[in-house]
Amino acid sequence: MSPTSPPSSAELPIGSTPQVGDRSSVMVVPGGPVVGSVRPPGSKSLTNRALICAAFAEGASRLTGALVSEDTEVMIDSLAKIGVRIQTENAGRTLIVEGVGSSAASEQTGDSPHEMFIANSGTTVRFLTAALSAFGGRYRLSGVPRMHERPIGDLVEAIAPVMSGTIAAVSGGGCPPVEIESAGWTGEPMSVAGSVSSQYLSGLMMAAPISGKTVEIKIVGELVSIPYVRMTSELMRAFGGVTDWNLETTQSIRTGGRYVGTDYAIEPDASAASYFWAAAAITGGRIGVEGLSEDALQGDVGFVRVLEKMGSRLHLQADRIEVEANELRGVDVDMGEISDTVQTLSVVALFADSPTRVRGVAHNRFKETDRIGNLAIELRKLGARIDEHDDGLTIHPLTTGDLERLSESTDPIVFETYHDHRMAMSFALLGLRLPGIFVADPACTGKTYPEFWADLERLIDRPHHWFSQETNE
Ligand SMILES: O=C(O)C1=C[C@@H](OP(=O)(O)O)[C@@H](O)[C@H](O)C1
Ligand SMILES: C=C(OP(=O)(O)O)C(=O)O
Repeated sequence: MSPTSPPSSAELPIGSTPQVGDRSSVMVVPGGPVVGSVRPPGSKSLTNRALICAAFAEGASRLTGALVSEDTEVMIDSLAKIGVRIQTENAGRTLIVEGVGSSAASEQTGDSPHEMFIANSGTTVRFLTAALSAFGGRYRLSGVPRMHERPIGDLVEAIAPVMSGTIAAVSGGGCPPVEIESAGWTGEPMSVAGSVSSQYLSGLMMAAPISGKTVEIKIVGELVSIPYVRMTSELMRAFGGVTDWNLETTQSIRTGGRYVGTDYAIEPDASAASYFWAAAAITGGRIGVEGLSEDALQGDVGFVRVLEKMGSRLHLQADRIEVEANELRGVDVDMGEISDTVQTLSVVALFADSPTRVRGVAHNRFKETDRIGNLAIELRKLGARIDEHDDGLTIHPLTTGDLERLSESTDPIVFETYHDHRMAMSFALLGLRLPGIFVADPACTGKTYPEFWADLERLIDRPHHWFSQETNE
C-alpha cells in the first residue's frame, strides 16, 4: 500500500474506533497546540500480573481498572481453559476472578494438552509458561507468526532442570510454541538469564507461589527492564506472595508464599500515557494524564523525566502528571528501563534542535517487531537522518528546510506499523505536526489500546481521516 496522491477520505464521527481489517490507514489532521486531560486505560503489565496472581489464589479477587485489549483477552481466555472463572463488570474493566489455588499437578497430568492461543502477547506467554509449569499439567501455547520468532529459550532453560516432566520451545532459536508436560517444580534453586527480557524472571517469581515451594532464583548476567521486576514484587506482595530481593546487593531472589484473593485497583497504562505527553511536547501544548504519579508502579512514568531533560516543563500532582511544551533539545539517554517509550521519544526527537542518542535498548529488537531497525526505516521516510546502533538509535532532528518541505507537500507518506501497536501510536504523533502522514493498519493498537484513536480524536477535538483497504490498493 503506497498511495502517490491522497486517496479520498471518509470522515467518521469523533470517537470512532477502527475494527481489525476494516480500515487500512488513518491520517491524523495536523493542528495547533494540543491541550487537555486524558486517562488512558489500565496498565497491560499490571492487569496481566494481577490476573496471574488472582487466578492461582485461594478465594476471589476483584480487579478494577483492568485493561480490555488483545493482550489481556488472551490471558483471560487461557486461564479459563484451566478452570479459572472470571466474571466481568463495567465493560470488562472490572474482573472478578475465582482463584484455583496453587499446584494441581496430580489432577492435570495425563489429560490431553490444553491449547492456548496467546497472539503476540509477551507477558502472557512468558508468565503462563512459568505459571503452568509450576501448576502442573499438559499445555501447548502458540501465537501469531511473530510470536513464534520472539525468544523464550532462556525461560524454558531455567525451568527444565527444576521441573518434573518436559518443557520445550519448538520453533527455531528457542521460540514458541511452548509445549509443557509437568508434574510441578521440585523446589531446587533456579538460574535465569535476563538480557533478552525481564519477563522471564517476572514469570518465574510469580510462579513460585503457584508451585507451593519457596524458590531461590539466580539472575545470570545483565538484567534489562528492571522496573518491571520491581512491579512484579509489588504485585506479588499485594496478593500475599513473598519476595525477598535486593538487586543492589544480590543477584538472586527468594520467592514463595501463597496467593490469597484480593481487591486490587490497576493504574492507568504509563506506556500509553507517553503518546499524550509527547503530543504536548511537540505541538507547543499542555496535557495532563490522570491517575498516574511518579510513585506509580510502572517505570514508564520515567518517560516524563526524559521529556524534562529535553526541555519540557513538568507539573506533578498526587494523581496527575502534566507535561507543558517548551523548546526541545536533543539528549543522550539510556532507555533500558523504559524501552516501550523509545518509539515515542524518537518521534519527539525529530522536533528537537540537536540530535538525540538512545542507548541501552538492544532488547527492543525482540519485541512486536525490530523496534530499532524498522523504526529507523520508517522515520527516514521523512528525510531525517537516523543512525542505527546495536543498542539503539541516533535521531537527527528535522531541519527547518525539512519542516517547510514537509508542511507544504501534498504527497502522502505511508508509515508501516509491522503489527506493532507502539509504531502506530508513535507515528500518529507525526500527524499532529505534519500533513499527509498515513499510519497503516491502525487497528493494531488493539494489542494494548483499542480506544487510542478515539481518545486522541477527543483530545484534539477534530476527526481523523480513515482510509479503507479498497481505497488504498
Ligand atoms: O513485564 C512486563 O510487563 C513488560 C516488560 C517489558 O518487556 P522486556 O522485559 O522484554 O523488556 C516491556 O517491554 C513489556 O511491554 C512489558
Ligand atoms: C513489548 C511489548 O509487549 P509484550 O512483550 O508484552 O508483547 C509492548 O507492549 O510494547
